[in-house]
Amino acid sequence: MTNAIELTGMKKVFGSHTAIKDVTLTVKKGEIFGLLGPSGSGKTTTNKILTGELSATAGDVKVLGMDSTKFGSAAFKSKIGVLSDNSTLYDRLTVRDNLKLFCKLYGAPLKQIDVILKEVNLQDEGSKTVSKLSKGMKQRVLLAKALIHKPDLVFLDEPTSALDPGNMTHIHRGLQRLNEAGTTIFLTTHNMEEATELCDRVAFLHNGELQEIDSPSALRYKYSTHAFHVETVTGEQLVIQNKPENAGQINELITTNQIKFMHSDNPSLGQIFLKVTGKELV
Ligand SMILES: Nc1ncnc2c1ncn2[C@@H]1O[C@H](COP(=O)(O)OP(=O)(O)OP(=O)(O)O)[C@@H](O)[C@H]1O
Repeated sequence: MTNAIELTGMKKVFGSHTAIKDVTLTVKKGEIFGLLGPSGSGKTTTNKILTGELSATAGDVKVLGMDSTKFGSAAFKSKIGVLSDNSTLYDRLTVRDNLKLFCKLYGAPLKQIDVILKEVNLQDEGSKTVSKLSKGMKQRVLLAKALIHKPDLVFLDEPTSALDPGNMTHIHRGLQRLNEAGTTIFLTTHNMEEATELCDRVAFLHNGELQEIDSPSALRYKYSTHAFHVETVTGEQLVIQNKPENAGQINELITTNQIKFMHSDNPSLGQIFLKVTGKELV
């Protein structure tokens, strides 16, 4: 099995509202895959279908080679980790006691607790009661809970939304290490910088439909105008296409010291999303 997730024609209807229209998607084992979309686009619904919390109205859904009838099984649950808006902790217990319970639930060794607390930058907070933690700390305990049993595939719904920049960077490094060790990561986010930095491939979800699927770099290249933007020392603004016939003009600007600033057109994923869907990614 080389694919972690295989979706064919996945659809989800809530009453008269179709939240997911017709999603066909493959996530390879070992990928960090980002599902990007604004609020209400269907990210959480997709996550819930893939983790067995909701069932699809139509289509084929396969996760780790199992179809959705197996999503309630212990075998499935032991192989996936989930951080979602429904993830909870025992507020009156300490961080460590919470993680002990999840170790028991998943049959993970207790020595994993110290390893995972370090990964989420909570090595000094293990004896704190969860109710006394900040929002960002709670989010990191939830992440530790999702990862404690070393799952093959983790679903992370907005994993860093409550984190300060320092902890966000720490978690990003941790997720990259986890991925290098073989874990597939399915990330839903509307944080474009996060997606650009972490994801091997991203998909744009808009009104329950996928619009683009590719690597951040390929998408940025596809939607680039392939031009250099130059501001000269005299304040002139030039736009020069990246073409062999313009090499002489660029060379002349460089050799005569006329360039104050020069950058290539390199659209962000947020700008591309706006171009593709006409909607801001917020
Ligand atoms: N249980 C439900 N009953 C009815 N409608 C729902 C239900 N869950 C989600 N929806 C609708 O489905 C659409 C997609 O919602 P979803 O929560 O998947 O979006 P999202 O992309 O995760 O948004 P956000 O970033 O705000 O969490 C929305 O229009 C939402 O109102």
